[in-house]
Amino acid sequence: MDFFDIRIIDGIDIVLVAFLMYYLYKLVRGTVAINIFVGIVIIYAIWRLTELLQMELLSKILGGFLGVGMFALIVVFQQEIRKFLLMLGSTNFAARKKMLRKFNLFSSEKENKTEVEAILKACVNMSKSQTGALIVIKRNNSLDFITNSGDEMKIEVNQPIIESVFYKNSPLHDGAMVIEENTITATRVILPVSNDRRIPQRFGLRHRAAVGITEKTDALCLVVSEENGQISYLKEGDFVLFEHTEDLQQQLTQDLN
Ligand SMILES: Nc1ncnc2c1ncn2[C@@H]1O[C@H](COP(=O)(O)OP(=O)(O)OP(=O)(O)O)[C@@H](O)[C@H]1O
Repeated sequence: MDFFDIRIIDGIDIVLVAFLMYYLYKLVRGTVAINIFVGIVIIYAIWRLTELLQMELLSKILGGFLGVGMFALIVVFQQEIRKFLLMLGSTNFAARKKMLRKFNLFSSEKENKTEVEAILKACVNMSKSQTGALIVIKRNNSLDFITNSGDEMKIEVNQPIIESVFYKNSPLHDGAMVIEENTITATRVILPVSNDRRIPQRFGLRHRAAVGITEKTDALCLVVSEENGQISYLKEGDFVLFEHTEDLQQQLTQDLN
């Protein structure tokens, strides 16, 4: 019986489809895209029904609508497709970079490790004084499209500088700070705000902006709440839970390597 004749390649096929579905789910969960998808499925079902019932006019209209469906899908899901390709590309790039590093092929290149400890010490102090802060740390994806919105600078990361930037009366305290390879490259940056409806109401624009940038790129984000001094760590559009600052330091260091 041909049906039960499953080859290894079929197994690989199924695993790859499962991966694809998982990534698609990760992209659309909590967004309006899932509602749009349900809408498309409903239109498709109605179209099939009108065909069955031979309702010619309606079935022609719906058929015509679904005929251009592919283009409509690209337009509607533009953000999700972009994120998916970005996710795919950066994962491979990160893996390649790690492998090259393993084989010491980057030895001539001076590595500029981000001083996680200095950043976190600044966050802890700002948390104690309830000073609001929003810090974006670049990984593989370029952040040029956001740094342009703020004031560009080039200062090596250090704790007092971070604290003084976010100091309430500082002219630079508004917006986000961007750190790229241990250098503060911009302040007062405006980030894209996420419209994910799963974000609890108590989180305002600062937290939504942190979700937004970590959704769109592979950057990492630290937020200090002005309201309650709480430090949040965000990665891939999600809040990463941690108990103590030491755990956060370990996690951040690991995510940066
Ligand atoms: N899109 C954005 N990009 C960068 N910074 C932003 C953005 N939106 C808001 N902020 C920063 O967040 C600050 C506070 O916003 P808001 O009070 O809405 O945030 P929040 O999430 O409630 O944070 P907090 O707990 O600190 O009050 C703003 O003054 C601004 O500096």
